[in-house]
Amino acid sequence: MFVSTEEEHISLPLANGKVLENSSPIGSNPDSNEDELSQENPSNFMDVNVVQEDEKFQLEQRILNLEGEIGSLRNKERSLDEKRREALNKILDIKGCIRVFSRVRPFLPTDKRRTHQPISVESEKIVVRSGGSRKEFEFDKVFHQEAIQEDVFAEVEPILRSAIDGHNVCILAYGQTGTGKTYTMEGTTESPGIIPRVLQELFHLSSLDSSASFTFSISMLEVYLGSLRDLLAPRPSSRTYTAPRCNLNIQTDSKGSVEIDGLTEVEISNFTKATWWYNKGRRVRSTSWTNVNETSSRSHCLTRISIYRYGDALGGKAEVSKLWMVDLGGSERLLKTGAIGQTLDEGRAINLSLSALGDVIAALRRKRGHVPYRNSKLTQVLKDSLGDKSKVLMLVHVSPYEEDLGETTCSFTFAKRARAAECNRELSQESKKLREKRISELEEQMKEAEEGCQEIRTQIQKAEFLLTENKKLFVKKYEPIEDEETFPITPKENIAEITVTPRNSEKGLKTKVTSSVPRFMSATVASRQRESTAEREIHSRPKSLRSWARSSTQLSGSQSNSFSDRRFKAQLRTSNKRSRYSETNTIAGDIKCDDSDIKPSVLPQPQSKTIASSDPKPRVTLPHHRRRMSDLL
Ligand SMILES: Nc1ncnc2c1ncn2[C@@H]1O[C@H](COP(=O)(O)OP(=O)(O)OP(=O)(O)O)[C@@H](O)[C@H]1O
Repeated sequence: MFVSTEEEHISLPLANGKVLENSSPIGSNPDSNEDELSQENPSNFMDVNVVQEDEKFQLEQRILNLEGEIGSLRNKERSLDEKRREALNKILDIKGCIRVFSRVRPFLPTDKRRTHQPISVESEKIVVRSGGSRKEFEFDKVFHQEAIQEDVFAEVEPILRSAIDGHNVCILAYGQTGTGKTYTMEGTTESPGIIPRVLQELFHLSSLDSSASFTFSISMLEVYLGSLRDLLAPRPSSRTYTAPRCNLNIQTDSKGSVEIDGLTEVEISNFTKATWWYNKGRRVRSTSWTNVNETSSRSHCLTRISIYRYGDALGGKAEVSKLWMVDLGGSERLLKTGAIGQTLDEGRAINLSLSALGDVIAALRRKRGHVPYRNSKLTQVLKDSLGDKSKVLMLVHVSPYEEDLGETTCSFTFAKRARAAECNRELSQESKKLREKRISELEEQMKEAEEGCQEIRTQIQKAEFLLTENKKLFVKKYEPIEDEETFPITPKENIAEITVTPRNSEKGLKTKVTSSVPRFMSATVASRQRESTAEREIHSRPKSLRSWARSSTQLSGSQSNSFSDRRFKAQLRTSNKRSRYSETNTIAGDIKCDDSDIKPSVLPQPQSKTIASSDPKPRVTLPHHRRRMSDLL
């Protein structure tokens, strides 16, 4: 293991045969050697240059050792993370790729209806009593009326992790109008639902994963009267975002991946921006008044988070996964809602697509060769997130009232069909026990791997801190620069400015730098490879997504050029005052979004449009492992 800062010693051989021990921390008091040395009689030195060379060599060695140590710690972290992913995936496979939960809405204080409750919750079952008959419906999980939003999210979190790990995920809220679908998905300011929690957790979980870097983007669309409407599409002549009445085309590529032509995709770099865009889209959604709900959703509202995962193991390529969060339109019979005219048509369209969704799930259950995805836009859009290797979570919402019993039974019948989509669903008690045992074992493995990862991350942080300190010391002692006053660093001159260094000028500079810098500052073959694959990757991405990636790659290039640059050294000095690890927190920084802050630049593209937000103060949010100095050259 590496030695902590407090334990760092610099041993200097003296002419009188003694060895001068410097026991003070390298980073905290870099001048202490000089102080002690200056107290000795200079004539005692055999050769000052020899001593200095030796000291320099030792420092260089220490830096190289630390880099090696960090590299091997990262490998360990990667393999533990791989174990964690495998265990999680196995757990989700055992639990079932299509899981069905039920949530019973509480009685609302505003509701004047009778409160006789025909349904009761028993463990993972819901019992429906009506006119002397008793029916039982089993679910993977039941949320009773007192269940809070946190309880629901606790069940969503594992599949969110799975989405970050690279699987397509689909969370669907199903149920009659007014049973709480929107409440579960969106929630309120006091009790946020799944979507805001997912958005927050995305940034949190991805910041913990130092084996990869992530970018996220959001798209929102509505399936309205059988056509698709882009909820984030900007109107060219207006500052207000309203969905144009358009019908988007759905394309499926040779690998079965679904892409929606012209759908706006907005890169989201932090939680605040993500929420801002989500609220924009939400406001455009079609709602209307019905007998059952004052603001009844008249469409299916689909929120897609695209997760781009860049890992060293992926050779610079992005692994893309989709996370769909779907607030389905109300499933009620049309007479009950008192719908007429347009609202009646909307209700019919909702029911047709819900029925198509049921057919798709039923076909998946029977493992039929033909799955009727094409029968509705809803199932076409979700095609690659409902089938193989995807994780589906359906939350069936029901009302607690007796007069809604007919609708409740319909919803339960739909859920039963969906639940049976998993083979071996009806397991014997013995098999259930075995299943539970296996899940506990895997959960234990996952926990161990997570704890191991956490421990290694702490070690990496310490080693990186030590490495930075040693590098600063090296620069200070052996690459002295002019005073900071001569090259003042104003707050505007942040790292982002360095990233715009023109690539053309790099070659010459790079040659010069590599010939004069110490070994530890030279680019390794791997780091050069990483840089060039990242470059290739950027060119293969949609234009508007390039800006982020470009800045990360150029950071490598420009930092490498400028390591010997005086300004960069001064930058290093100023950065001394703050912890470099705090930079990761900026990912969820408090950036205020409004129309003027975010300037959508919709680029004409064959597939999806992407809006890259132009942050006036762009922040560099590179993961730590990308900032190793050897990588920067
Ligand atoms: N679990 C709950 N706890 C407290 N209030 C709830 C809960 N579920 C629903 N509500 C309240 O019930 C009302 C109707 O809920 P909501 O609008 O979410 O229904 P919905 O199923 O989305 O309806 P629609 O299909 O018409 O959009 C809202 O006022 C909501 O706040």
